[in-house]
Amino acid sequence: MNKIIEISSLHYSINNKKILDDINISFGKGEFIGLIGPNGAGKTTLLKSINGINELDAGDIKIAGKDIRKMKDKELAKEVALMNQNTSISFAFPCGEIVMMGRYPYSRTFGGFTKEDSEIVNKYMNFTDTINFKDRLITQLSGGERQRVLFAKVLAQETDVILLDEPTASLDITHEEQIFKYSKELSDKGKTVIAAVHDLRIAIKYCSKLVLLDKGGIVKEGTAEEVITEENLKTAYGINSQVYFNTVSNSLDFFVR
Ligand SMILES: Nc1ncnc2c1ncn2[C@@H]1O[C@H](COP(=O)(O)OP(=O)(O)OP(=O)(O)O)[C@@H](O)[C@H]1O
Repeated sequence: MNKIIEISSLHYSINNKKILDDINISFGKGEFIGLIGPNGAGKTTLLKSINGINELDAGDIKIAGKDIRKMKDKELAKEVALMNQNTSISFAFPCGEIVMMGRYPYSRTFGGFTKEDSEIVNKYMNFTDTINFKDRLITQLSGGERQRVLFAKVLAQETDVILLDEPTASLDITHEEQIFKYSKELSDKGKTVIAAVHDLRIAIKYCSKLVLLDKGGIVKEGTAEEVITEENLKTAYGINSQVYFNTVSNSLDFFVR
């Protein structure tokens, strides 16, 4: 595996409460990883840590062999983009400007943005079906429309690592499938996508690898078959389930008893 993210002995706490506890994991180029686990498991915290937002208690995170603490903000932002879970935006910017913010790591101090930046913004706004919102204020969009604009912003950052925190939480089924399908296409082209996902079926369908977190630790990482087991679902979610092969969807499936 050609590793792009290496996390070793990561510990992170807030007010002496352990939030991430001794995380050791690597992610390869071209993987589409689904981070799963119950509320409060540490999915968002892990994504923020990879994006350099959290100051770690111990351990380190390397992206393409470089310790993220030694990277300048713009340098890290050319490698990693994060789409936040929180879509409640209070600043009233036009959507085109929001997506252009994804080009910030490439801007020059006095030069601002180029024609190429504008073309990239249009490309991803067309793709996410948000081009018609370009001049509208983001505060005037629905939750799902906003989420698509924020996805366009992350894509416009054109990084090798893309972190998505519950990217489809407010999306209708068409746009949900579109975001996962496109994320898979990006990973097929060599990008590494890590998405925190609650919908286990969509994670099973699209992700090449799953990481099950619980109480700040990794319960299991591997293929859907390795991770989605009755025992693991009981450990992490406390549910009694039956895992089976669904011959209609042609994939692993489960139901809660
Ligand atoms: N600023 C904070 N102050 C105190 N505790 C926090 C803070 N941010 C997160 N936590 C705690 O850290 C733990 C992990 O939170 P995190 O948001 O990473 O979980 P998650 O797996 O993303 O959950 P969800 O599925 O509900 O989004 C939770 O117990 C949460 O309450």
